[in-house]
Amino acid sequence: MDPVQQMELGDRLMLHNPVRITNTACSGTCPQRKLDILQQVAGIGFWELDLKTGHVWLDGRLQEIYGLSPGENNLGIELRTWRKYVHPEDQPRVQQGFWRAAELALPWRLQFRAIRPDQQVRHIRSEGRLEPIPNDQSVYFVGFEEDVTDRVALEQELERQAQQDGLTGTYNRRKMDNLLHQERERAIRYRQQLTAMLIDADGFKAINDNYGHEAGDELLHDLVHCCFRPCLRTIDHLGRWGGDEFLVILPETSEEAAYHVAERIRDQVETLQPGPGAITVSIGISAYQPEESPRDWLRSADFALYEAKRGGRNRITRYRSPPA
Ligand SMILES: Nc1nc2c(ncn2[C@@H]2O[C@H](COP(=O)(O)OP(=O)(O)OP(=O)(O)O)[C@@H](O)[C@H]2O)c(=O)[nH]1
Repeated sequence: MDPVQQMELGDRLMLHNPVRITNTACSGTCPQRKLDILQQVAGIGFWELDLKTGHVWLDGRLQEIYGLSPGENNLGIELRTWRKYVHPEDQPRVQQGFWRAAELALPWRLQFRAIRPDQQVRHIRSEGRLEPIPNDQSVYFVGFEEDVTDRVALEQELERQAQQDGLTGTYNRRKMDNLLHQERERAIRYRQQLTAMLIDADGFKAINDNYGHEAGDELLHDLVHCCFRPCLRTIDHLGRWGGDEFLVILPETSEEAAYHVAERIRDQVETLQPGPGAITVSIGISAYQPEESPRDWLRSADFALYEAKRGGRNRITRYRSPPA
């Protein structure tokens, strides 16, 4: 665009723009207008808290984010009324963060969930700082807030995908590896029993060879959703360890209790009919032993699985350490 065209475009836009800026102290757009534009484009709203009276003011954008009707907060609300909008699980963190920032005159920076009057939960990023007003006895906390609900949802979805096996929807190997470490730490700390189970489909290669890879995929999916999941509690972790092998971590579970779960799974798999053939699974069980590393613990489960295969398949074997 040449300079003449640019000026013409500028003139045309000015004719359509009802806000004509005449402040001679400004070059082009005045600071207030720039601020308004910034606020609209970024979707942020401003708040102000009078620390002396405990009154909070939310601007129009924030009233919208909090689901208040327009003008509802024009006169300000009590700090404790605002707190009612904060999700109960986030309240201790918000309260602690707030008093810390106020007492130590630190910048306030926090993300929390707000529950709107219509019960919608919004994720809010809030930032602010103390702002003494000259010639005024009050001290204000002033800041802005942004509705980051969509961003949080996207991050959660990406995280879910990063830890999931695409075919079966179970956790992937990396996530299970983390869980092995986490659950081991927890079991040690709270002196709880913990058991791992490796489940491997028997003769799965033949299923692929005879009925095709797609049928094999479908079978893996059905094993998970029709046989494994229904036999597990919500606190158990199920993941695809590789190929046709699955790992289950059973927190707060003895070897004996895990054996019963394995029996239910094995029975359930026998009822599944993939095409004209039948499928079975072999299962190796290993109870976590104090001082054992996650690697050794899993190696024991793998050894038990190997024994189950060697013993003729379609069976469950518990790990027994070799006599010293
Ligand atoms: N359809 C399908 N097949 C897979 C997938 N991942 C691995 N496999 C196949 O699973 C089969 C596993 O074969 P093996 O390890 O020999 O095990 P098996 O035939 O079940 O034999 P046993 O375990 O000894 O009873 C291989 O043919 C792999 O190609 C997958 O995502 N989809």
